[in-house]
Amino acid sequence: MSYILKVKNLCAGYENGFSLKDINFSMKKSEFLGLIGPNGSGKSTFLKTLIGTLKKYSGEIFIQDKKIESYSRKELSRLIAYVPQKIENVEITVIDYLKLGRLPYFDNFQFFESKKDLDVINYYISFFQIENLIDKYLFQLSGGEQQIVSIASALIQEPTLLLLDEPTAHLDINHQIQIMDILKILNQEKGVSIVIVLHDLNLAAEYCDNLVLLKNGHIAASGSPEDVLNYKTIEKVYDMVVVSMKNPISNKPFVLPVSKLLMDKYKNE
Ligand SMILES: Nc1ncnc2c1ncn2[C@@H]1O[C@H](COP(=O)(O)OP(=O)(O)OP(=O)(O)O)[C@@H](O)[C@H]1O
Repeated sequence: MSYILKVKNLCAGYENGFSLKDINFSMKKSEFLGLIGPNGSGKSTFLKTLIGTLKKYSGEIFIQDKKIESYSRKELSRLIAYVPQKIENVEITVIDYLKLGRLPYFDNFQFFESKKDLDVINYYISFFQIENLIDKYLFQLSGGEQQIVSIASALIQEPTLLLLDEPTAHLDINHQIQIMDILKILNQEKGVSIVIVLHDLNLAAEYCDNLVLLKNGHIAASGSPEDVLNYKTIEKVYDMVVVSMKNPISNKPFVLPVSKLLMDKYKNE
């Protein structure tokens, strides 16, 4: 079996605070994996540990069967691209931000993009139809436009493993589906492996091959969307009442939250 990512007994977190505890799972090459769980359950912490922003306390992370520590920074940045929840440096133009995606491919003493670099950048500018945005500063974009630019920049990096932290959070439903479809196409046609943090359980069910459900830094459940998104598991982890059904078009599970007020009304009747 060929794995892109394997995590063994991983513990990581913040001094005197939250910690991921004994995380174990593996992900096959070209898998589309969803990371779900309540607020504060450790999803972003896990991604930050993978990209090295956070040092792990213990355990092991393997990327393509090699320990993560055995890769150089440059090798890792060619392998893994990360789309954060928010872009931090917004005082940069879109085109300059996109060009940063090619830095992992620069040779020593290379100062300008090669023809290949420019071709890749232009390919994704036209792919995402963002020609009208490239001369704007990031702070001049809407939240949704920033998210699209951030995803384009990650793809310009041509990663083998793409990590995304809630990439659809600021998007309307049409753009949500557009972005998820693009990720699915990249996954299926180019074999890019994807780990995506999603709060929308129904998007996760539609697009992900497998899900890892976190609660308080532990894995509460993992497996196919059908295995994970049953009402018993979701009610226990999210501490609420839900209805779980099947989408009549895709046959995937979908989860409907039930209002606590409504439940109280039924109880009192
Ligand atoms: N820099 C930090 N220093 C200390 N604690 C932090 C830091 N960042 C996050 N935490 C804490 O770690 C826990 C997990 O946070 P994390 O951001 O990983 O959760 P999450 O599952 O991504 O949440 P959300 O769905 O709300 O984005 C939270 O309790 C949070 O307060």
